[in-house]
Amino acid sequence: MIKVGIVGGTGYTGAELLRLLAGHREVAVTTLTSRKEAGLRADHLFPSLRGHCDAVFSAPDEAALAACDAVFFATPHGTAMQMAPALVEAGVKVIDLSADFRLKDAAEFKRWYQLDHTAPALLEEAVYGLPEVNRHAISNARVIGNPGCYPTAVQLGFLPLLEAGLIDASQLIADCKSGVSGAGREARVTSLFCEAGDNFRAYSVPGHRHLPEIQQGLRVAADGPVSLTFVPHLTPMIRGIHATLYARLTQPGVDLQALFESRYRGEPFVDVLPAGDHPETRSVRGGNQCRIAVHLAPDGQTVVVLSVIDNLVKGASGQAIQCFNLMFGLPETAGLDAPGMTP
Ligand SMILES: NC(=O)C1=CN([C@@H]2O[C@H](COP(=O)(O)OP(=O)(O)OC[C@H]3O[C@@H](n4cnc5c(N)ncnc54)[C@H](OP(=O)(O)O)[C@@H]3O)[C@@H](O)[C@H]2O)C=CC1
Ligand SMILES: CC(=O)N[C@@H](CCC(=O)OP(=O)(O)O)C(=O)O
Repeated sequence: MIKVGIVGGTGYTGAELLRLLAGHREVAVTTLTSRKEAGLRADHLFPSLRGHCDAVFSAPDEAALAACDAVFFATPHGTAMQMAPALVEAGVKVIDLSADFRLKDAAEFKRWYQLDHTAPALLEEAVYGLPEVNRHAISNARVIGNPGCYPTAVQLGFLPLLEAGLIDASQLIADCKSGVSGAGREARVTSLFCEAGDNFRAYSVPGHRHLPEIQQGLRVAADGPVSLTFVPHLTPMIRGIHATLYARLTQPGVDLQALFESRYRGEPFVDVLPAGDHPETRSVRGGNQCRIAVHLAPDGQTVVVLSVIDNLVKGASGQAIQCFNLMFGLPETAGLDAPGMTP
């Protein structure tokens, strides 16, 4: 069995790691941390785990984590970069669900996260954990910067068009909606039922911290500069991201459906829907799929891509396990076989 540690086991992505890893035959969760709930059984806090998980929360302890084969950080940004260097030194593979190892430029990290990066060497070494782009590098990595939720949905939607050089990369638009679990389990006013329920609003229009991360990935796909307008919205659902992406075609007569089907043929977790279809967030709820549809607007020039994921699965914990599987030479789908839920 592969010994796994999870730092931040009481949060939504930590709980989702526990749920998914309970169905992973090669894994034993040997260390599960919480500063606030040390001593409590995980299935007491999350009764859905009863009968599937014996883990007990303990305070973060470097020695216990260093005895693991892999450690997932399901913590706010700023934690993994402090603890990861010693773990990597001890031979532990690190998969960070926070933003600490996503942005390659430490100055850009400081600008968007207001923190000096404390592990710049590891940041340079870290691999961005989007398997549909970096599969080979992920397999050989010691540290993974697991992508953010919006960046996963947006990049997977734009990639085929940018890689093929078919759209104007200077005029990209991503109009995105997220469920409230995207904000985490920590109490905050905007996540309250009476604030988020029966309500719909945009936020962070002047600049969301996922903008530089998305642009970093899209620049690689386009092999040149890109300019993106990214507007996130909060919707009154618990899980799910719906990204509606707009771009101008630079040449006529492109078979968009064939392009997307060909780009994602063989990808276990990207499902290109039949022409004319519209993906629903509900169809990926609890599953690791990104479900995509591509349309041409009536003007014949504007491509509209619809991309949906579960923010806690393909947008976080599922993708992290997909990377883990690659890093340990396991089937990429291990522990991730379940389809989304209906309804
Ligand atoms: N929610 C989502 O949809 C997504 C989240 N992410 C990212 O994943 C990370 C986790 O998110 P999420 O699960 O939503 O967050 P939560 O707020 O739900 O959980 C955070 C967890 O981290 C622990 N924690 C907080 N501070 C520290 C610390 N200094 N040292 C050790 N543990 C700490 C908390 O437990 P305790 O305080 O008891 O120690 C808790 O278990 C974040 O970086 C988030 O941005 C990425 C993609 C999607
Ligand atoms: C609905 C909501 O609040 N979503 C969060 C996204 C959280 C996330 O994915 O955080 P990181 O990728 O930065 O780790 C937000 O907009 O901040």
